[in-house]
Amino acid sequence: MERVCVIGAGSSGIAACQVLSARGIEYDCLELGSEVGGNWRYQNDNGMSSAYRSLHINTSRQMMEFKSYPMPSHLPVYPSHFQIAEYFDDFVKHFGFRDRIRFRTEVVSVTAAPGGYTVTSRDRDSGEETSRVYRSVIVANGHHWSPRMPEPAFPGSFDGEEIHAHHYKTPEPFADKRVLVLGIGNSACDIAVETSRVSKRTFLAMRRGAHIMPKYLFGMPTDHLTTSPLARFAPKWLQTLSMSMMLRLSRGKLSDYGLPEPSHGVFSAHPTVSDDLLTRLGHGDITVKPNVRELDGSGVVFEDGSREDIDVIFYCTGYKFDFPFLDGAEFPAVSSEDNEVSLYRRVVDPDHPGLYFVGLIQPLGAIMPLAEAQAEWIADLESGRAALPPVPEMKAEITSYREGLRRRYIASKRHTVEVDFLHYQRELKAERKAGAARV
Ligand SMILES: NC(=O)C1=CN([C@@H]2O[C@H](COP(=O)(O)OP(=O)(O)OC[C@H]3O[C@@H](n4cnc5c(N)ncnc54)[C@H](OP(=O)(O)O)[C@@H]3O)[C@@H](O)[C@H]2O)C=CC1
Repeated sequence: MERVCVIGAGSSGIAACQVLSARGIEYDCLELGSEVGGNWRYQNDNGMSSAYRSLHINTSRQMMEFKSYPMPSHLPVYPSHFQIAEYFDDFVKHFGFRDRIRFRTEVVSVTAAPGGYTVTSRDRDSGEETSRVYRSVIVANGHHWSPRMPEPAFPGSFDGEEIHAHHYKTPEPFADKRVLVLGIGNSACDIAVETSRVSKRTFLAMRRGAHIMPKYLFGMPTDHLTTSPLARFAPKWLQTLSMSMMLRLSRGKLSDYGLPEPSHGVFSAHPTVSDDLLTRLGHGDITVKPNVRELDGSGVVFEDGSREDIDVIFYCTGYKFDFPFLDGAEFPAVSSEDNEVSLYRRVVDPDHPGLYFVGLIQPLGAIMPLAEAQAEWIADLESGRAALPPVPEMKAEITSYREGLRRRYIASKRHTVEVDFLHYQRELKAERKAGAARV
């Protein structure tokens, strides 16, 4: 019973496997699909990838690469999902732990057991169930795969097709259709841009405005600016002011493109990154609408009272955090319907020693190197190099993190696990140091 179980072999799961391997900690990794890569494996046969055919990451290669294995320099600054999946394959091959991953294995339950956790899994091919007790469990099953539809549902009924962004793959099936895309996150912008090239009309409806960030500013990948020395040392208000000014200088006012001006600051919402949206709006190929008021048979009525005939609605309304193998009553820390999470430093469930979550964060930046840093801390804890603070202290940290979120971000189910890339890296480093001093 000295092993750790890693659930999922997506980007966070393989980051954890690599660190455990390097630190000599025995583990098994269980993966539902036939390949590594999770969300970044297009048409992943685990059914959990939300990648569409044209997807490119919206953080730069230098921001997303694992620190232990830089991305090859021949890759573009913003690689495609094909290139990212290949990079993950190479990562696993390079560190030689593919044989530690049990593919096509579904975790059906994790329950507390004396000294650890019983993990029950099912072989997808034989249907055979196996239970094994592990000392610790690292959950890395991703948080962008379980579709969240509008809540409450819009009144009325709709005769056309309703599709969540998770299921969108290519624009061709929507040629000559009247398409409505709902939301103003990254999925909504990408899907509206794509469908607008083939559709009869594309409408983009949103309940609030968003700051649209370009992929490049002044010839530099935008996230190189957000990790620049200014971002490292300047207070948040100064970063906000300078980014707002740079956006204003480079692309003018959003209302000039027909978008609502956001009423929140530029770092008060998860960034929406799109180079194409403003151009498509300028071409008149996307029409902006306010939120949906009601579904109306062959069309939709919007909050401004206008009505449009619509054939297809894309709900780009985000994702639910979903751990189908954890019973909500036993693990309330991650079982809120509203994506609220109660984890010490976004990783540790204070009430369940040895239960960790990797990659359950939404950075201004990329998850991968942060998942790697989280795994290093977990490895410290597992190898006895570091210890956790007392439970009340962990709970106080969770409360203060939540208060910080409430102060900074607009209230939305998409803003419950936000972290600043640099700040969170520093936080984990400090925690590892403090943890070592507690031993
Ligand atoms: N190229 C890339 O790297 C891509 C990355 N992503 C990432 O995937 C994650 C998920 O993105 P995405 O799928 O866009 O989801 P998000 O959760 O980021 O965005 C959801 C959008 O839907 C809106 N919304 C939710 N409920 C309603 C409702 N009832 N009525 C109207 N609007 C509603 C939200 O508004 P509100 O803010 O008001 O809640 C928000 O605009 C993000 O981390 C994103 O960055 C996604 C696509 C591409």
